Amino acid sequence: MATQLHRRLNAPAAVAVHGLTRSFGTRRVIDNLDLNIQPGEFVALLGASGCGKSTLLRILGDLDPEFSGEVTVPTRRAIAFQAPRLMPWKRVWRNVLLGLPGRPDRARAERALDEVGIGHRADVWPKVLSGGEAQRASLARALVREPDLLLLDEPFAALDALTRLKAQALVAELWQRHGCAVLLVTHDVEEAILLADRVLVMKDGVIAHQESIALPRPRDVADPEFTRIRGELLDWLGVRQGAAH
Ligand SMILES: Nc1ncnc2c1ncn2[C@@H]1O[C@H](COP(=O)(O)OP(=O)(O)OP(=O)(O)O)[C@@H](O)[C@H]1O
Repeated sequence: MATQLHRRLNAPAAVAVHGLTRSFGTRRVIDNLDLNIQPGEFVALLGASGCGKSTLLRILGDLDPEFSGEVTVPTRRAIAFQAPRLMPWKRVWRNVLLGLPGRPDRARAERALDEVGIGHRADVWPKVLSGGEAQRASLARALVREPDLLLLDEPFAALDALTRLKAQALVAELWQRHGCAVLLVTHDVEEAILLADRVLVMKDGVIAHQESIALPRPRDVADPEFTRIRGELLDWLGVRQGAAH
């Protein structure tokens, strides 16, 4: 079993990972991985299914202590998953405050809900929310913590195409307003290029490739440079049809 060698939490608003290894049984899912994320940087993480993306995110989010290596993350961090994970027995505004210490501050929850466009849903039960609204509530729950690092594990994967585009635009806007660093796990190469400053490709337990995206925002999928980067990333993912390596 892997052991935790170092963990420093009171870091500046940046991520520094060095020599990270995580095994399940005899399989090393993460194998001596290094990663740095600057304060305020938006990083997207791509990789084949099962390559260890969520495992990495869970370690950064403090949900998995069974690793070896050095992991430095900002103290203020928040995580949102593909499933919104709202508690059905708590009204939406109380879900937003879930886990925060002190007396429930309804005004604080409402501000976060307003920010993601569902302030009018503060008093309802989670079950009446649409999929897009539930995902927004989940984002509000992350934002209310005013994180320096926002970890997003395929937050748009379950949404229909139109709702997904709106949610992507919302995340871009929130990121620009809050200035937190973001690590977004996604399967969608276009989504990664649209949103991120830097796109990482995870393979064989490490960051095998990275692309810095210098295109101005908002980005245009028809831009030739966008197309070039997409081709490059698809090559690394081994999924471009007819492409020679
Ligand atoms: N708690 C666990 N116990 C045993 N094996 C695990 C555990 N968590 C993850 N794994 C294994 O580790 C590997 C990486 O899983 P992980 O969920 O990190 O992949 P992923 O890249 O996020 O995949 P996907 O893109 O399909 O979500 C998988 O083979 C998975 O089965």
